Amino acid sequence: MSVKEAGPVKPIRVALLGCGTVGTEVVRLLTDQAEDLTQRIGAPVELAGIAVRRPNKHREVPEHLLTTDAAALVKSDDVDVIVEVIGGIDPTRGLLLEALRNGKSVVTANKALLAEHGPDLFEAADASGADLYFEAAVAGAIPLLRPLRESLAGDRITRVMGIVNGTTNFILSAMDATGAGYNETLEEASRLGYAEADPTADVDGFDAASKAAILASLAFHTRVTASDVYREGIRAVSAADIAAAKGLGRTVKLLAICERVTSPSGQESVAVRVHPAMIPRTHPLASVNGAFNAVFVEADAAGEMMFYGQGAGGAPTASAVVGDLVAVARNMVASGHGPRESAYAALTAQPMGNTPTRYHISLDVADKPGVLSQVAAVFAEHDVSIAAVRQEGRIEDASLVIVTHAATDAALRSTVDKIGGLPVVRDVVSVMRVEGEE
Ligand SMILES: NC(=O)C1=CN([C@@H]2O[C@H](COP(=O)(O)OP(=O)(O)OC[C@H]3O[C@@H](n4cnc5c(N)ncnc54)[C@H](O)[C@@H]3O)[C@@H](O)[C@H]2O)C=CC1
Ligand SMILES: N[C@@H](CC=O)C(=O)O
Ligand code: NA
Repeated sequence: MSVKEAGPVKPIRVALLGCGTVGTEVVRLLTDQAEDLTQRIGAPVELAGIAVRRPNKHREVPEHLLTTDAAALVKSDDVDVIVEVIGGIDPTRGLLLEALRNGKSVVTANKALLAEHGPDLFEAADASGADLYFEAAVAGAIPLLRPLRESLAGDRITRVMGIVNGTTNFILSAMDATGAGYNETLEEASRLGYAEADPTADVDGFDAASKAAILASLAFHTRVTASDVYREGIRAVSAADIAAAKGLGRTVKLLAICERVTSPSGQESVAVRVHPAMIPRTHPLASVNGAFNAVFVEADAAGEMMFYGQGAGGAPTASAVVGDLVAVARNMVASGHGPRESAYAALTAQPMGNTPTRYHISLDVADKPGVLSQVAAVFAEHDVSIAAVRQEGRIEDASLVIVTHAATDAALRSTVDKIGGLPVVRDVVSVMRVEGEE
């Protein structure tokens, strides 16, 4: 029996906060799919209002719903659910806390807010019994947070590693394909509309770090915030780094890596980091190009899984937002609740210096006897073991390419610093971490 045949059902009233790239597409999906959504939920979903900053801007949305007063929508008795697609910390933090404290469920795509203030939002939701859903906040359309939060809740996740920023992946893919430098490729990304007017959050790794914090929190049942995440962006990645990677059958990707680590004494902690890394061209993440995202998850019982798809863009992100809205609405119809925060494990965050990593180091050195042994001595002094060395002589100098075994990141950095100061080393051409191989 259809919902219509069953008689009138109380509609779910939704306030949309923000109507930019994602918000406009949320309105379109809610309008185009209204009939289907009603059937899937068991009640109609109605827009009660749309909060915008500039009401006079042209948008393909019902004008009579527009308001500049987001706070009034959040307070309104006529609103059941808040969908937030404004972004940033202010005023969203205050608006969402107020909504949750008053028992209104929230759907948000706001990774920056969740990574900074997730615990406050979860506490407010738990106290009032409201739902908090945020699938769009990491890897856009790709169903990733729900699998971590629900499907894999019976397993023990050990590692999450992936490409979670479309803008930087577009830039690195283009540098790899054309051999062009970072600055000219960023200009191309801006011209094509991938990079934002201020690309800082993307290219300096803040966006990926927020996503890594959210992924680690869910995977390891622990509160991980943006400040726990080690972060390096891609500004320093040079054409020489890309060429060095190619020469070794590798490519460079900005990776978000969340790991469960166990100390020799058996103490568990989490290590969460975002940085560029060389991965083998045969690795599945190496073929993720352009603005696409992909995330590898490893769990004890399930083994390895990869999630792949569109991590950005209005329509793909709106798909995840509306999917969450359906979940919230279904919970309301069934008088149930979505999953609460799960942070019982309370693992500590391991500093980057203690995290085991591997480095690729490419040096221009004087082509004379004894150079290799001087360089090797510095590695030995820092207890860093060398996995592979390649030396190519030239007329006046030579290039030396070294790939290490795993050592603590602090030991590797000290090694590189000391090697850079050796008189026989003319230039440290490229230093990059290596991932995705044993
Ligand atoms: N665009 C994308 O590909 C993705 C975006 N997200 C997240 O979705 C959220 C929205 O992103 P976009 O739509 O791309 O941003 P946008 O900048 O296109 O849209 C945000 C809108 O909110 C409006 N706004 C700002 N302050 C406001 C206020 N006080 N009241 C009402 N409206 C206000 C702005 O005028 C703008 O139109 C952000 O949290 C973003 O991180 C998540 C995944 C992908
Ligand atoms: N700027 C982000 C948008 C999605 O989160 C990206 O480039 O991935
Ligand atoms: Na997602």
